[in-house]
Amino acid sequence: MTDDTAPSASLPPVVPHGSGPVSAHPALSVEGLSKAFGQVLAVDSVSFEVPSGSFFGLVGPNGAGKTTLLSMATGLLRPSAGTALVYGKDILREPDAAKQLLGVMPDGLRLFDRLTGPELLEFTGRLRGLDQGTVKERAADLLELMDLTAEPRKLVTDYSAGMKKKITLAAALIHAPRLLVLDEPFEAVDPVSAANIRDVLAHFVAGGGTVIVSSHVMDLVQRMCDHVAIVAGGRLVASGTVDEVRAGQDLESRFIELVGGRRSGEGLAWLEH
Ligand SMILES: Nc1ncnc2c1ncn2[C@@H]1O[C@H](COP(=O)(O)OP(=O)(O)OP(=O)(O)O)[C@@H](O)[C@H]1O
Repeated sequence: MTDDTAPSASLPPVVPHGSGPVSAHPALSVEGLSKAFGQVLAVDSVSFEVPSGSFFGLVGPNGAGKTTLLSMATGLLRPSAGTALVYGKDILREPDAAKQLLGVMPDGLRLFDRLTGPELLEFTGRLRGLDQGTVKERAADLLELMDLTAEPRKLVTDYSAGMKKKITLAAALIHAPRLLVLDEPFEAVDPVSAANIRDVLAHFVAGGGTVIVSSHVMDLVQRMCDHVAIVAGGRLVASGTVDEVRAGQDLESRFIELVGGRRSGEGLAWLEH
């Protein structure tokens, strides 16, 4: 991890639930995970482990199966085959225990968006079983951190795309989960908010939590993450520490080498003037 992702001293205490001795289990263990949509095999027998305490990047081209994989790993989508364990708890067989340890920011936001930001956080916190005082305190910290305090009466449905991203991340953090799974957390987020989010994630990992992010931004993954998995065409192409996977190259070059798909040539003749 580099200096620009180091935890900032002024962050609120969003530390993981149950942090303490490192768990004997990986934060996430997926085994033979597959998903077919009709004839399309979106995820094809993928197995990997996310070590407890790691900052893990999941990368792959458009349509590679990242969202499908993360949806199955977090219990949002039933796999065609395979298992996903969160700190040893099977997401399908022990969903309550697994989901208590899990905070998720899914792709394709499904929010209770007729609530204001503070109401949404309060609602989420109460659903997670937190008492009123704790919810209010954490909601205030999170709204401040995400720079969402200016319009407290605005409904989430009227938020911009980046604001929706940030309130969803705040909702995923409010119960101080131990594993945070974020699908494209920086998409549509302004640079200052992105830097704040990077800080809070680094702080979360430093406090004993584990973060999984999917992203298309290789430079960000290389700077921010210590482990990475590459998927393409529904299959796992590589996984390990960032240094192992990039094998002496920058991650973007290695990604293109492993995944392919670069078009040679001079472009579209009809676009020339
Ligand atoms: N509900 C669905 N029904 C049918 N096909 C689906 C469904 N969801 C995903 N797919 C297909 O599964 C494949 C993987 O999609 P997925 O959204 O998981 O990819 P991704 O890696 O997250 O892509 P992107 O980077 O573009 O977000 C694609 O071929 C997609 O069209």
